[in-house]
Amino acid sequence: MSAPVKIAVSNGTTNGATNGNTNGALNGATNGATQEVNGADLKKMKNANPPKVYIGSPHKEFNPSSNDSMDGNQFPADPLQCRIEPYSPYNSCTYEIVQSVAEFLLSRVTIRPKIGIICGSGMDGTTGCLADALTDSTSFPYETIPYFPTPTVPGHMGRLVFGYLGDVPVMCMQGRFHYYEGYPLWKCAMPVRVMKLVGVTHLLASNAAGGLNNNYKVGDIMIIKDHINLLGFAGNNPLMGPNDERFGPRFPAINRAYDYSVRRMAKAVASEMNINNIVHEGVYSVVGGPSFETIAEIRMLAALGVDAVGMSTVHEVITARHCGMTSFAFSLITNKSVTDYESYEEPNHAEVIDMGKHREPVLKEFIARLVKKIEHDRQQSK
Ligand SMILES: O=P(O)(O)O[C@@H]1C[C@H](O)[C@@H](CO)O1
Ligand code: HPA
Repeated sequence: MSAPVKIAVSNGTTNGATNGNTNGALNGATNGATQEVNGADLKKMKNANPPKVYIGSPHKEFNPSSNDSMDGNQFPADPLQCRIEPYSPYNSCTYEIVQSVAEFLLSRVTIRPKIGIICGSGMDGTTGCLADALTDSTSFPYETIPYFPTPTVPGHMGRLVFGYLGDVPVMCMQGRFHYYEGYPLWKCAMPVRVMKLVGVTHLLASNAAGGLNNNYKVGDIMIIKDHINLLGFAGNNPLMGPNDERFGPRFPAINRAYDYSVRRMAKAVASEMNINNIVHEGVYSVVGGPSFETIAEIRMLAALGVDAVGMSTVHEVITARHCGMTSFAFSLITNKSVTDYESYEEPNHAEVIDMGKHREPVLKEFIARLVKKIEHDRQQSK
């Protein structure tokens, strides 16, 4: 690994790009900062060239070299120069940095979403994915966003899309960050804090998962009602390190992580769509990955009451709850967890992606209807 290089980043002063939609969080000047960037990583990120696909209509892709910012907040011309030191186990992404990223985005889109969506493996791919359904959309490839991590997993597109799902404004992460990619959990979850400071109040996350519950079939949907944070048991949590109270308290409660009323709405959506037979509610457990689980591990998880196992979401939901966002998540059961020593079956990423693509139309409708209900509920409770 090459030695980290220090890059001085002067963010200058912001100039009113934000509005009252941001819980009053985005109203100050941002500080200059010196960040450490790993040279080898930078090179890799520069070489990453995400495939261009058509999304929504009309659609605009942010181009950092063009002059299309509305306020011109002061970042170096090359967004890759704004990266956070990659491997610190403790959060080195300050409130001010998150604030400056939110301002960067808000000054380049007119849309003010209250709902943020994270697409899981296979659900954020190249065609027919949820982001495709967004209209009046603007996308930001992750490597064009200052301080953003960049994804390394096949099946994860790697861009942030703002647009309308039906007539509801949303922002959508097409591709997420996993611990096994080498990112600390706080960094995997950093985009959730960006959503918060953009003004998002509701997080809706999806993931691909292995099914342990014998009643689940491949292709089923599991509304997550609770999680077992195995990484947390091992002393790893996205909130480790110094706590900034502007995000939330040192010791946040997490027992109501998966909002009861949104779960009820999701079940109502399943009834409307006549898919109750494939929709369940259960407990998700996160493992570190990238290796899938052994049979003994799966048996242990089943004994603990786990219905589905995956490698994401929990760090995002903890981060969202910490900063007061309402959160909801569901798993697409992409494979059955193997529990039998005689079995020749092996889970693999290709089947995970294929099942995500296969279920895309149903999931798209499920999410669109749920988003509409959340927005309606939000308007009613104003
Ligand atoms: O991002 P998610 O949790 O949907 O992705 C799952 C976990 C691994 O990234 C991958 C394994 O196939 O799918
Ligand atoms: N285990 C862990 N993560 C997963 C699985 C699995 O079986 N399937 C999809 N993501």
